[in-house]
Amino acid sequence: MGYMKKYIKKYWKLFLLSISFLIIEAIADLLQPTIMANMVDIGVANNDLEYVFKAGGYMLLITGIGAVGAIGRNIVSSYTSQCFGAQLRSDLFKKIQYLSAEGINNFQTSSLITRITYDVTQVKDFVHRMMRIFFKAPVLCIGSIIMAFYLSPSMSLILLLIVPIIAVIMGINFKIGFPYFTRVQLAMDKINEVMREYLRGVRVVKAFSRQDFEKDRFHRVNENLAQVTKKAMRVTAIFSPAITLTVNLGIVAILWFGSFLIRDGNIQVGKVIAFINYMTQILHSLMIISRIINNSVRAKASLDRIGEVFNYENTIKNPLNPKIIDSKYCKIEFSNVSFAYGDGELVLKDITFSCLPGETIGIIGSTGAGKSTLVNLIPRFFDVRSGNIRINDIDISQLDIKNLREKISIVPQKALLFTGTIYDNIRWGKKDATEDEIREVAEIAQAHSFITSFSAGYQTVLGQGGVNLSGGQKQRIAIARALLKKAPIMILDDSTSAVDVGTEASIKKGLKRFLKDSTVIIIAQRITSVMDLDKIVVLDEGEIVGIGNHSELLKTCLVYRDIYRSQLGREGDFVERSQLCSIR
Ligand SMILES: Nc1ncnc2c1ncn2[C@@H]1O[C@H](COP(=O)(O)OP(=O)(O)OP(=O)(O)O)[C@@H](O)[C@H]1O
Repeated sequence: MGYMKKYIKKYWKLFLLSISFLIIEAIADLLQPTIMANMVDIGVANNDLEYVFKAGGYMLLITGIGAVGAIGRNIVSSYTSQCFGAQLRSDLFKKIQYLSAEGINNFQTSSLITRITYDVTQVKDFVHRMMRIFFKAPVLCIGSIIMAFYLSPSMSLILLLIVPIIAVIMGINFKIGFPYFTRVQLAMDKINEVMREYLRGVRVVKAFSRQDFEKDRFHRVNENLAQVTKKAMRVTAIFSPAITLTVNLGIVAILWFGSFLIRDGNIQVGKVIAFINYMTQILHSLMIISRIINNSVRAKASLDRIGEVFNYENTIKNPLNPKIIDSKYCKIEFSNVSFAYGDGELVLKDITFSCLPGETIGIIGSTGAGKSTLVNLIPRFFDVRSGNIRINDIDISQLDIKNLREKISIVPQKALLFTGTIYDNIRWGKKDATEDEIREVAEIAQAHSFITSFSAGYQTVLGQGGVNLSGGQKQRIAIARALLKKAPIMILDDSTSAVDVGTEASIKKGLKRFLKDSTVIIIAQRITSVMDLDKIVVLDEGEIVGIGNHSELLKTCLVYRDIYRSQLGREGDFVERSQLCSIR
């Protein structure tokens, strides 16, 4: 919870202002029963109307002051908690942005969403309530005890018995409740996860008519959330009535004991009424305190979960004295690189190859061979386990991460588009790009013609994730965006898989011209996507089993020959190298 220091430092003055308003309000509440007791015992008992009016006037004045306190406390507490909530959310978002891919893997996307929405709201609401009522409760409780002692020290002995019993009940409540509310949050994560997966795969679910399966899956996690919430509520539900019962027993004891005192002339009726008023205020504030404890249990669980993200140490860090690449030519060298995700088995083993500026290199292999993993190591989304990757002879772990990533443009396997116009989606690659630049890259990516066929052209608005485009169209816009960056290293991760062979060849031809000095890596499943490249790396189960050009590999690499035969088969007889659009 150390991360809260920052917010305490920023908001403590407003917090104190709100608490000051709240104390004014509490003092007004505390004075009322004593004034009323005097009104009864002095004014009413002696038929002194003047005293009754005077005391009534005081009561009105104090109520007015209390109302001013309440208004002030409402305004300040709402303002402060909203500012605090917005800042906490924004800081958490920033932290999530800088989480390494490994960090995102560890937390899971759905859990991060719950933390930035539900958990932040819990904490913000807790702070709001704390300023609105939570602080008032202890002030009222302690104030009422003091006033009660002032009215009748002998009757106050009953309080000395009641208050510790209630303190113990509340302590047990906190201890038992905390683990239950942590479980509620975990169940909430599961709901988010299932919902996200369903919404992402809604078409697949419909195509396979798996609605019932998904309904069951949702029902299970929903039921689990309901169960754990019920359990948490059940456990904590015992405590509030237990406190009420204890306080009510105290009130009965006061009435009983008070009646003896009145009979013996040791106390007046007004004072007993005021004492019961204070007792009721104590009950009310203890009820609020028990609610505070329930709330604080949830808020603490949320605070801890937010804290886990803030405290997560990225394993991928900038070096102490980072080096910078300032050349527009980048030579990439992999030397004996091995890699595994987490504690899993090695998915890349002893990878050694290089790629020179101006060279285009293809990576091919069966699914799960490790192709995407291999290119994800270049921008340091993950760090190598052993071996090293060098760019222009500098180990990438020595490079400034921002500078390194600026040198790389990547088109991921799944084209990622944002809600907004096509123009904005392409311009995302370079925010100060001109219209001509955007049109040029769209032409190279073979996107210009289909964009202009839309009535709104480049201003066509895309739905979430580009739902109103075909798979191939999305890929071409993603390629245009990556081209706009004109980075020295360009990585295309199977990003033309939904584009036909002819269009793909035109894209590669334009790309080679546009990025003539760049080092280009093309991952592909289709052999036709790479067979005309300068160099092809063949991956199989995380190992390089062949490097060379198409004809060399056909002679030397069994895996490559198998891929060639299985994909082109008979067509291989007539798909000649000369027929494919050469990009050299
Ligand atoms: N984020 C991840 N966490 C854990 N394991 C992963 C992760 N991503 C990939 N893997 C595993 O690493 C191995 C290589 O995966 P990778 O995605 O690199 O293969 P690929 O050759 O690109 O496959 P494809 O052609 O199907 O995209 C697979 O066994 C996969 O299960």
